Amino acid sequence: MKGERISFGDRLGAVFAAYGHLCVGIDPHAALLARWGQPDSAEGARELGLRTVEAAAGRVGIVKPQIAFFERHGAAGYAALERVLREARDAGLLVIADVKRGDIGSTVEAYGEAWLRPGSPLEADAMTISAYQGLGSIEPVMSTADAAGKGLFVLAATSNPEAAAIQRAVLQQSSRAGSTVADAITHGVIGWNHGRPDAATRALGSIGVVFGATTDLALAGIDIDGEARRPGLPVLAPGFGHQGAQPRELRARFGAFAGGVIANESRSILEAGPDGLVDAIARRVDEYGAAIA
Ligand SMILES: O=c1ccn([C@@H]2O[C@H](COP(=O)(O)O)[C@@H](O)[C@H]2O)c(=O)[nH]1
Repeated sequence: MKGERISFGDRLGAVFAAYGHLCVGIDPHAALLARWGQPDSAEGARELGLRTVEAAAGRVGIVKPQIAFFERHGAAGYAALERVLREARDAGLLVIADVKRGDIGSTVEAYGEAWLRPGSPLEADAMTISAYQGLGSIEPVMSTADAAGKGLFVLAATSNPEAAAIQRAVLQQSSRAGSTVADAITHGVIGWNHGRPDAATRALGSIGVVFGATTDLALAGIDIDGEARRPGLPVLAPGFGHQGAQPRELRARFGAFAGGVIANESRSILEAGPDGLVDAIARRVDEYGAAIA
């Protein structure tokens, strides 16, 4: 239909079909910049970002810049990031801005404008977001993101071990009393995707969650053996590679959610340096292809 936007979920599905489930993280750590022969500066971060985009384009479908590693260089870091985001999107990559924002609703809307508004200097295809102030606080952004063909990934069961104490805590009140925080967030997102008027026609929703690949999802209260419902849930899964999870474990770790998993690796790929990057990416693409087949 004229003027109709393709949903983020549909775009993600197309990327999975064309390139598989690997997402290359763009995390210009100081140690990696040294390894790449780049200065620990905004220029170095930009060069690492641009070379990674070049190597990723046509080989994988998704990149995830970690905004903290650009932000630490101040305004120049943001200028470098704008360039990397633009080049990545121009190269046809789906870009997930790992910003982990969250606040009261009216402020969250401003974050949505910064990272997801078409034409914004920092425009990405999706962003990570925190629901610590309540899922209701991010609902306005869910709607504007979906309407603009953009996506969100809500932190649910993250890969860092310290998260367990909060994310596995059991709710005392609310419609999901007795559920863990991680499960309540996950079901809130699933429910939101199901509530879209065109939900039945979508293979994947536009709002997803973050599940760490190193996380025991059962201990986090999440049932990975449940029946997969339409639309499927996009799952951003960091924790593969450097943090220890292996591609061959993907199905066992994510069960019924496996079809929606975006497997992120940052350091384990970037460590190959500029000369080894293409080979490192190609090797991982094969490994995830075999894991998901
Ligand atoms: O639960 C989470 C959420 C986000 N991350 C981010 O993903 C990458 C992981 O980097 P690796 O080098 O592959 O370990 C990084 O940007 C994190 O901030 C996460 O690790 N866990």
